[in-house]
This record gives sequence, C-alpha cells and structure tokens, in this order.
Amino acid sequence: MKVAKVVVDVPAAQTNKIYDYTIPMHLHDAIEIGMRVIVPFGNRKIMGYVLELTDTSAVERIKDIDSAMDMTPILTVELLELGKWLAEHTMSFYISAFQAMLPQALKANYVKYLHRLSEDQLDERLEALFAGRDYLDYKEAVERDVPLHRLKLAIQAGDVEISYQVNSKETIKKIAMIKLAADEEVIDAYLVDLGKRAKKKREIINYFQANNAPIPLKDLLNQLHTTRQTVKALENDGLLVTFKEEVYRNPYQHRKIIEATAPLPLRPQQSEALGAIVNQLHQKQAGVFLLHGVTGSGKTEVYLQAIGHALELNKEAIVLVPEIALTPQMVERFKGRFGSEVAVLHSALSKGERFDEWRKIQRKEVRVVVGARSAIFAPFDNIGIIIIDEEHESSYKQEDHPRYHVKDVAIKRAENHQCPIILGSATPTMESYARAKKGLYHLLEMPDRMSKNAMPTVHLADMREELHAGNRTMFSRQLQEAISDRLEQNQQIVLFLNRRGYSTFVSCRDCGHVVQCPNCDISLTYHRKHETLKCHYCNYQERMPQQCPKCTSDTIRYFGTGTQKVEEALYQTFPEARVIRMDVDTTRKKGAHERLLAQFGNKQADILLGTQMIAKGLDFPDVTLVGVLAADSLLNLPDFRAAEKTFQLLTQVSGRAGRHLLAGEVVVQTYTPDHYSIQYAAEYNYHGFFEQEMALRRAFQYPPYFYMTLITVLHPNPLKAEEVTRMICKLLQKHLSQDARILGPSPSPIERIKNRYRYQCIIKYKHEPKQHTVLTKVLNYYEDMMRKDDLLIQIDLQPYQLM
Ligand SMILES: Nc1ncnc2c1ncn2[C@@H]1O[C@H](COP(=O)(O)OP(=O)(O)OP(=O)(O)O)[C@@H](O)[C@H]1O
Ligand SMILES: [Zn+2]
Ligand SMILES: [Zn+2]
Repeated sequence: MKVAKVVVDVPAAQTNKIYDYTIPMHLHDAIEIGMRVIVPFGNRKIMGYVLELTDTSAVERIKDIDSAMDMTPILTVELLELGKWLAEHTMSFYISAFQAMLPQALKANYVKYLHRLSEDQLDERLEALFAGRDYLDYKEAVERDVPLHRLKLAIQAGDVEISYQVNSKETIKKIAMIKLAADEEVIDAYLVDLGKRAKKKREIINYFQANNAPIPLKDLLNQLHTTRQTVKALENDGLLVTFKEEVYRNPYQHRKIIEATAPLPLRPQQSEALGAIVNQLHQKQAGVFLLHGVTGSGKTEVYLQAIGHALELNKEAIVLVPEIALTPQMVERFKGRFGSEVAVLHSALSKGERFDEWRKIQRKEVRVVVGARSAIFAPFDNIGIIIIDEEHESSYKQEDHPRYHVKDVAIKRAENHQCPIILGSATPTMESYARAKKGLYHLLEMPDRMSKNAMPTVHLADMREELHAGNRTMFSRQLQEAISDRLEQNQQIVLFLNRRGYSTFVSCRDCGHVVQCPNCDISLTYHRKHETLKCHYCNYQERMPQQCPKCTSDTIRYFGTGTQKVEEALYQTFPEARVIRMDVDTTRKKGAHERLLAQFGNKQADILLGTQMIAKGLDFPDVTLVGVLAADSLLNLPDFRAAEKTFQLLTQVSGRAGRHLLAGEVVVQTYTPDHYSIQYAAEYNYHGFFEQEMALRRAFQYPPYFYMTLITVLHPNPLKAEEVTRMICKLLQKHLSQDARILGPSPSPIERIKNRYRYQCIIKYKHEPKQHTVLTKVLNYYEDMMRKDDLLIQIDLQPYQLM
C-alpha cells in the first residue's frame, strides 16, 4: 500500500492535522512529496499538499487520492519543513503557512456544481436546467432560479449530487506561433501551382524560405502586413502550422533598456564590510550581519558585490526590500548588475506576472530574487546569501495569518542552507542593534556618506512658536521661505505627511503637551463616546481635559490633517508650484505609483507631497529640500515603538535630500522639538538615540528586554468581547509563571473593525516556555464559540502594530 500524508485546504482548528490517503495504482508514479493533490473530504473534493509518502497507515477507513494537481513538486522538502515550523512558531494552521509560501495563482479555486447521476426523467424544471448535460455549475443553477425543494428531492432520491471541483487559478500564458509544415519539394511545387496570383501567400512562403524558424503569429502578420485569413489558407493547404508556446509575462518589458553595470571599486568602509561577509560565505556557515550604514553610505553596492560572490560559488541569493521601496530604480540596480539572472516578486505585479516570476525561480532559470516579504519563500535549493534591506521596516512583519516576521524565517532558512544573512539599515531596530552589541550578530558600521556632501542640515520648526507669532497655516515661516527659495531656483521639494486620517491622540497647540499614561509611557487614546482618554495597554483612564494640564490653555484637541488638505493649502500659498500628491488615493491604480515617481523624476513637478510611501529609497538629484509637516503624528501613536519609528522615519526622509551634487536641507515641523527622538534624528545621532531609548525600554519593560504577546478578541457584541478577554486574562494569570505580566482587558486603539468590537490583552514576559501550550489551550477552549458565534481570537507573538 502506498500512503500519502496530506494537509488539507480547510483552515480550521479541527482540521489542522495531517491526513492519510492511499495512492491508487494509476497514480503511484505521479505523486511526489511537495505536490498538490485533490482528495475527497467529507462530501467534497478539496486541495491538499503531500507532506510525506509511506507504506502503512494506522487509519482504518482510508480513502483514495482523487488526482494530482501538479506534474512536479511546487514545495521543496526544505520548504515543507519550513512551513510546518512556521505554523507551529506562529500558532497558525499548516495550510495557511503553505499558502503563504506560494504565489496567489497556486491557490485552489473551488467550483460547486450539480452532477446528474441518473438517466431517468427528472423533474421538468431540473430537466430544463441540465438541458442534456451531466454537469451544471451551481452558480448557474442559482442564477436560473433552480427550484430548491425539487432539487432536494432529486438529491434524496440519488438522481443528482452536489459536487465540488478544484481548479487551479494558475494561468500559463501562451502565444500562437507559426512555422513551416512542409518540406522544400512540396513548397516548390506549391509555388509553381500558385503561379503569378496570390502575391501575399508567396511573400509569406518566401519569408519562411529565408528564415526557417517558428515566429509568433502576431509578429508575422505585422512584419508582412498580411492577414490572419491568408495565413489560414496556407495552413489549410498544409504548408504552415500554428501551435501554442508558453511565454512569461514580462512586467519590465516596456521600460527603457537597463544599462549593465560593473562592480564599483569600493571605499574602505565598504570593502571592510564586504570582506567580513565574503569570508563567512566561503566558510559556508550561517551567521547574521547587521550592516549599519547611514543613508547614502553605499550599502546597496555592498549587497550587489556580496551577491556577485555568492553567484561565483554557484549559489543563489534572496534580496528582500520593503514593498514601498521596491521601485523601478531599485529593481534596475539589480537587473543592471545581474541581468536575466534576476526575478522580481512584488505585489504590484499582476497575479499572472507574479506566478511567472516565481516559475523562473522554480525552474532554476534565475539565481537572484528581489522581492517584498514573501520572497523569503523563494523555492531555491542552494541559497548562498540572504539580504534584508531596511531591516527596521515594519512591513517585514506579516499582520495576517501566519503572523510571521521575515527575519525569523530568514534565520531559519540561513541555518538550513548554512549561509550568511545581511540585515541592512541606517536605523536598525532596537532588537537588532542590541543583539549586535551583545555579539549575537556581527556588527558592520558604515558611518560615511558616499557623496562629498555632509548629511543635510535639519532645522526644527517649533509650531507652538508659529502659533504665538500668529501663523495659523500648516506651514511654518521657515518652511515657506525654503519652499519659495527652491521654487525660484528650479530645484525640487519633497513634503512628507504621516499616514492620512487615523489619529487618536489629543495635544495642546499652545505648549505641545500630549497626555501620556502614567504606567506605560505611551500616549493616551481619545474615546469620543465617553469623552475619556484611555491607555490601551493597561486600561488606565481619565476624563478628556478641557484645558491643557500643563499650561491651562484651552487649545487642547485632536490631531491630524490629510494630504488632500495640504495639497489645497499648497496651491493657495504657492500658486505657481506644480504638485504631485502620492497617497493611497492617488496610487490605487496599477502602475500609478511608478508613473507619479517618473513624472517627478522628469521634473514635471516641483513638489512631491506624500505619506510614508515616499520616505524610502528615492534618489532624485534635484531634491534639495525635504519638509516633514507633522512629526508629532507619528510620535504619539499609541505604540511603545512610536519614538523609534519617528527616529527612523525622520532619518529616512532626511536621507532623501542632497544625495548628489547639490546640498540638502530638511525642515521638521513639530510641537515637541525637545523630544529626544526628534533631537537625535536632527543630529543624525543613532547611538545617542539607541542608548536613551534602551533605557526607557528597560524601565517600562518593553522589548528587547521583555517579550510581548498581543491577544486581540473580536466580537459583534462589545460586552462579549470584553468578557472573553477578561476570561483569557484570568486563564493566563493562572497558568503562566508568576513573572509574566498580563495587561488588560482593554479596548484596542481601533475599537471596531467591520462591525466587530476589539479588546485586547498583552503578555509581557522574559521566559515563558509554557506560553505556547497555554495559548493553544485557550484557543481550544473557545473553539466552539469561534465556529458558531462569530468570535475571533487573534494571537500575535511578536506584535509590530499595536492597533
Ligand atoms: N564604491 C563606490 N564608488 C562610487 N560610488 C558609489 C560607491 N558605492 C556606492 N556608490 C554610489 O553612492 C550612492 C549611494 O549609495 P547607495 O544607494 O548604495 O547607498 P545606501 O546606503 O544603499 O543608501 P540608502 O540607505 O539611502 O538607500 C549611489 O549613487 C551609488 O551608486
Ligand atoms: Zn499646553
Ligand atoms: Zn497604561
């Protein structure tokens, strides 16, 4: 007996196990580990992944595999193991982990249909519906008003059954090709027969006589200015034949030709860094490098040359870049160096394009992949190096099932392949830098910029003073002057506004004071309904003050403006300026992001105004001014990482100015210019910031000193959500160690999403080996309620978004 161990496509707690299926004789040779198969499950047929093959099974009534969906495995043995580890590590379902590792196009698509089993006369209306067919799409039946009671009777009588068919969404793009189908003699005879008529036919045949190779049909029609009909006639006469050939969609084909680049002679700081990495590469050992290099210090060149060495050793490379930094500029740098060895995985590609890029990796046609988070699962089997650029970016954490951090997966894969990882950043996370200082990572420092220009000067514009001086606009006088100046000199400006819309805190316009939680060192969240301020970590609350508790001014209120408002204000203040606005609204369409950037790059605009999406990776020579409109909106997010995120962002946006010949300048508008994150960012003092932030993390027991787990409970009824959360807190209190701190229940900062109320509980701990088991028990306890009562419990073992 041949048995396959299969994980089935039903993401639920009770089906999160490995099922046995027998492999029927005719599939013995067809089924391999890592393939997708179709298996019977209950009364349906569903997709599953084959994890293992064995000869025995302990299961009594074992069913047969229905069919294979793949010809070759789509997951390697390493990736299957990784998927299992990922599911366990993040407390997700096996199936979700496997799905996360594959392109969307490989997800199964289920079609429900009616299957006629009997030849006997059916009910009249059913007979009309089937209209002589044996299978009927269920959707069609519903659209055509199938009489449900009669259908039910037919099913009970065994005349009809409901079935499911599994389709794969993958679409391989094929184009029509055409080639000669006859030999020379036949052709010559044909030409004689044609005589002087049919000039076009003759031309086509002459073409093939001169170039005896298949050509895309479309190209032939274009080149010879002929029609499909003429070609068809030749086909009918047996001279030509068309066939389909598989092609890759090439998302980059319309772009200008990418110039090939050669490795640059390195500066000393670069060769030192590269030397250490290459050394490790040759030793074939896993190991993490933290490359801390200021913006514009030449990190990318180090990556490129490290990859070059890996390729020389005949190995493969994975480069991860945050989604928003994966600009055409960035892609060109890799394609310029490694040409067709590069595949790009990016969510802005269409499903089909992504699938094609993935297939190039799977078929070993490329050895370098550049991509966003999920590219870490690239199906390579001989990885030589993994690079995570901008390692501090929070988009490396997946916020959905499975809630993994790409760094953990990268480290796991590096162990599997015994290869080095480079984490690169101008502003490494506290976690990474602390590990590097402890010697767990190798620290590589690149403190100098490539260009002769020093880092741009940062001016802090104190918005409280602006108000006192009677300036009620969004732009400080300093920023206004700087903008006018650049407009006059025909230089470019980048204006940055933090994420649109959502703001939760209240602040005093007069003195900049923001009300903080006395226990948690985070800003309190405003709750309109009860006019209160709450801490969503520990549930501390107080009344919304009428006056500023610090200076008694009554200008204490909500914070926040949108990009659209700023755009309007810009046109009023600088009517001559040409502005490009980049935010979620203007970049919704495919390719819009890129188009807007290209317009700005071609100097079709003076000002680029946008949200975080413009903070990364941009490199425009004429940008000499960067303005940060409201540094405070990030600083006061209800998140213990708010200061770190502010520091990172200010450093990144400042890095956008003066990267080339022209010197740069930065204006940061803020109500709290004395805040340490803003002060240190203005001085480009990473180490100073690190020390102070670490001291606070230690004092308030946050990562990296403590671990954190976030449990979010969602339910349509807020009382129910709160009650379940309270119960969970109690259970945790009881079963975790004395040292674990359980915070909550408290309402989440975003109190309601899609009509479900959200409550949360936070666990802070140092060492809690039982946590996984306890949390699994909690989930099991609520399993029934989750299935039947619309309850959702989300567990994030390493939360990055505490919203
Ligand atoms: N060895 C070198 N010699 C000459 N120019 C170099 C060298 N290394 C890098 N450069 C150039 O310096 C500029 C900045 O380098 P790069 O973009 O690699 O820096 P980075 O640290 O990745 O920057 P950021 O973090 O801001 O994206 C680029 O234009 C790059 O081509
Ligand atoms: Zn005040
Ligand atoms: Zn608190």
